[in-house]
Amino acid sequence: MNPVDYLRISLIDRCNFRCQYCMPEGSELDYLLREQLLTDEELLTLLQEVFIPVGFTKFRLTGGEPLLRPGVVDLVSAIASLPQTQDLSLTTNGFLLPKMAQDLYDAGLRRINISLDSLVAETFDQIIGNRGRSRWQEVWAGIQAAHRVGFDPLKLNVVVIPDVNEQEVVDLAALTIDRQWHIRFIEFMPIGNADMFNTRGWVPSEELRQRIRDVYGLTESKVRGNGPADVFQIPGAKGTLGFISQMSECFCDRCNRMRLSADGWLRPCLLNETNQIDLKTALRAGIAPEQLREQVRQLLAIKPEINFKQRDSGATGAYTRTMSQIGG
Ligand SMILES: Nc1nc2c(ncn2[C@@H]2O[C@H](COP(=O)(O)OP(=O)(O)OP(=O)(O)O)[C@@H](O)[C@H]2O)c(=O)[nH]1
Ligand SMILES: C[S@@+](CC[C@H](N)C(=O)[O-])C[C@H]1O[C@@H](n2cnc3c(N)ncnc32)[C@H](O)[C@@H]1O
Ligand code: SF4
Ligand code: SF4
Repeated sequence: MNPVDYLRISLIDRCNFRCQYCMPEGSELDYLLREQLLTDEELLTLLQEVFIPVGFTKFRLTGGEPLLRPGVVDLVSAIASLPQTQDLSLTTNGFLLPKMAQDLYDAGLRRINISLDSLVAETFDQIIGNRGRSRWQEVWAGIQAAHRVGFDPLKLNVVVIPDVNEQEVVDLAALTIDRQWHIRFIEFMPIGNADMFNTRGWVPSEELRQRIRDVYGLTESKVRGNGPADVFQIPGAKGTLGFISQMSECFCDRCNRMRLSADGWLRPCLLNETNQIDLKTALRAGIAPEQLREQVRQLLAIKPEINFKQRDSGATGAYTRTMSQIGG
């Protein structure tokens, strides 16, 4: 069985973007109130007294948009300085990076994944719901800032949407030729906007690989990630191409992760909502860390049974929490 040592931590459920596939404009979300969020202190207690003792050593901060969390730089610093933290990373839409990249790096963050669905400002703005103001330039500047500051690896996430940005896949892949960036193409999953999924669906990764192969050639990379991406490379390129193919392929047999929501629910699988544990309520009720550790250990033991197994039917499309609430 794969060791489960990677925790994705959602810091906040709010976001300054409204990506069509995640939290489309007009979708009525009930945001968490501030008192419902785990405080920094509670989060650090859970990490030190529950998650680290049961074997978690890799942490990813996500959201919503994690850079909107008040005090995020101090929180990064606190998690980075825990002696047991082997890997700390963050997934962001990049909008606030021009201002924050240096502080995050100085706080101890070394690895960052930034979402960039298009190289064309109009397409990008259409996908992220620009509310009358283009955001592409700021995000591009955020990527440059992250590069300049020294984040390595620097990964760019592209959710591929048929007829919207799929025609840009070869251009996006070409970014890796002379930059040491890692572009990952993600198959759209039906959490967040199931309606859009029904009408547009996803493009199988192998089809995207063939398009890139036809133009540049493609080899399977020697670099193996510790996540869901299958890694390839344009021959001679500095960076790599990752394919996250939840809909057409299946990587659940190598699943190494669980998720903690901003309000303290531990979720053993992204695509299966069963067996979640409310750690925040337990912590606030004064339940001893030893008991919480025992609950998490039990969940780890049954995780292989919970892991998503309906690959033939795809995801169910009926989820009570959206991607922005889970953290992806
Ligand atoms: N189905 C599924 N999708 C995942 C899982 N982990 C991440 N993803 C998806 O992969 C995409 C990119 O996620 P990131 O936040 O960049 O994290 P990652 O690819 O796991 O990160 P690395 O640690 O850098 O490999 C998002 O759309 C996630 O929803 C997973 O365990 N299962
Ligand atoms: C939920 S976001 C949170 C972090 C940050 N706001 C961002 O966009 O990078 C994490 C990742 O999930 C991806 N994502 C969101 N909704 C998705 C969906 N329905 N299918 C596949 N990926 C999705 C995003 O593109 C992003 O790479
Ligand atoms: S994908 Fe990220 S940036 Fe886009 S709406 Fe969801 S949380 Fe916000
Ligand atoms: S769908 Fe569930 S089991 Fe499969 S990789 Fe994602 S979190 Fe793990």
